[in-house]
Amino acid sequence: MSQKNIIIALSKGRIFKDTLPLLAHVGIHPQDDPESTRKLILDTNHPHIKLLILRASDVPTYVQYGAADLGVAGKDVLMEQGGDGLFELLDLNIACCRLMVAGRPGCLDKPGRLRVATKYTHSAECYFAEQGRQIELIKLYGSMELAPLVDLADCIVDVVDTGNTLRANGLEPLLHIADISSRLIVNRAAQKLKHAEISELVSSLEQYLQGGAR
Ligand SMILES: Nc1ncnc2c1ncn2[C@@H]1O[C@H](COP(=O)(O)OP(=O)(O)OP(=O)(O)O)[C@@H](O)[C@H]1O
Ligand SMILES: O=P(O)(O)OC[C@H]1O[C@H](OP(=O)(O)OP(=O)(O)O)[C@H](O)[C@@H]1O
Repeated sequence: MSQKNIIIALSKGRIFKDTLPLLAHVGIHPQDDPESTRKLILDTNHPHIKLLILRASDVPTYVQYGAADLGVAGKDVLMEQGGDGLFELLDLNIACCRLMVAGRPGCLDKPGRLRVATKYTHSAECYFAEQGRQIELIKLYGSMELAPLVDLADCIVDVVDTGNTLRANGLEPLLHIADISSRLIVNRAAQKLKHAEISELVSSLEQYLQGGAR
């Protein structure tokens, strides 16, 4: 790998955990674990490659503004934020889940405006507009499953994986909006100026993903 600096933005938790084997395959090993350090810039075994540890929803912003060259972001986050000036280089097939409408059985049958609680307000608005259904949006930042239980909303839009969180709260997945996985994203400037380094990284990751080595 050549020596131009490469900065990769990603979030701690499931995305970091699932990205580690991919990075290891291309010979990148972080020097710290974000779960045990307060550092937000992690060194790797390559002096010219650093990792930025961010909130998942901030990853596209850092890449968009060029503060990071590459990023790993959920498709849910990219759909929500529009991703202007960003390119999806690879579907990493990690942190897989579905963006869904969920609620108590029958909650969608009520006439008139549906009250929809979600952090995915843009995606929810687009989805219900396509369905021709009028909604009132209630913006939340987490624990969406609580909203129907205390009559704050009729239903929610959130990501669902096992369905355990919905089940534990007496809710059901009702409508499928999109399949979600994490994507490797790049900005236009990095794509141009660091083309050789990024292409090398992408083809190595591609080989790994196609080989189904995980
Ligand atoms: N239960 C899940 N199973 C699998 N993938 C998930 C699950 N929940 C979220 N994801 C995916 O992983 C990404 C990161 O999720 P994570 O929980 O780390 O951040 P977050 O809490 O959603 O974001 P933020 O901290 O910015 O609010 C999401 O954007 C989504 O693509
Ligand atoms: O279908 P399941 O497997 O139960 O997963 C779905 C849950 O996962 C996500 O929350 P997460 O665990 O990321 O918590 P957070 O939103 O508070 O970060 C999402 O917001 C759901 O609550």
